Amino acid sequence: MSLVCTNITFAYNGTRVLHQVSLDVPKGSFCALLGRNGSGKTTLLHCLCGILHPESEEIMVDNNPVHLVNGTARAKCISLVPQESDQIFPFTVLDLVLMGRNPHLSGFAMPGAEDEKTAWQALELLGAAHLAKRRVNQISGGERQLATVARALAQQAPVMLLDEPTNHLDFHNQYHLLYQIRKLCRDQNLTVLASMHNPNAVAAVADRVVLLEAGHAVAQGDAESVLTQKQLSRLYGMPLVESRLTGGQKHFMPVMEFRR
Ligand SMILES: Nc1ncnc2c1ncn2[C@@H]1O[C@H](COP(=O)(O)OP(=O)(O)OP(=O)(O)O)[C@@H](O)[C@H]1O
Repeated sequence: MSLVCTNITFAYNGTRVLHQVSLDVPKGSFCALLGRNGSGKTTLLHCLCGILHPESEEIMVDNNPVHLVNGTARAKCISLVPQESDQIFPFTVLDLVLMGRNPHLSGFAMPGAEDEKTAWQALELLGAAHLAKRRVNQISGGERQLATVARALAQQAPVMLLDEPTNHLDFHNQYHLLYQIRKLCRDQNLTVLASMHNPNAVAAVADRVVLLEAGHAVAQGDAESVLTQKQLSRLYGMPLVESRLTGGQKHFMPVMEFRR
């Protein structure tokens, strides 16, 4: 399902941090959201999934107005991987991932065998099944990140929002996670909007890119045309060089003199 939002405006205590942000993520595409610290990426993702309530908004998932619904109905359409783990109780990893199934359970029903199967599949996809019986307060930051992503996968919403999903992950797991998510876009039409900080990882996986500058969406479109030396140098306020790797993928490096 596609994700389209129009004119999202949001203020914290009267200070506007999002200014009429509109974006369009086609069904089955991986869209990266890039911007400097404090540019409004998390705020935008929280507006889209209903944690925050903008002054004005129109959010459509496959032409359905999800800004008019909250709670379970919204969670069936949109999942979120938060920037930091939001879990403070010592659940097992499997219990945490099973929480992703809550929107699909009626009343006080407990997860059943099918829910367990879905949770295990999510963990296996991320190479994290070995963590299932461990407690979330007794595993590493990266392991907890994998569990949090698995919970969102188990939610099986057609649109997934990820807030810096590679936080805490080692080099292998960063790319394994991103490639698995991109594969879900291709194979299962998952629609993804992910805030990311590394333009080279974005170049490796994203179909589309949105650049956010001080709460304004200043550029968006297909990754090839938006990810350019000129745009990124302006966004990050530093000189960059752009090159191509053997496979044709773009690669960016800062031009900086570091003191040794
Ligand atoms: N709870 C809050 N109350 C007041 N201001 C906030 C709050 N949360 C964020 N802000 C401010 O809103 C702006 C956008 O913050 P946001 O967290 O959305 O940025 P971000 O792009 O996700 O940043 P980062 O890359 O550092 O995670 C910033 O100026 C930030 O200081």
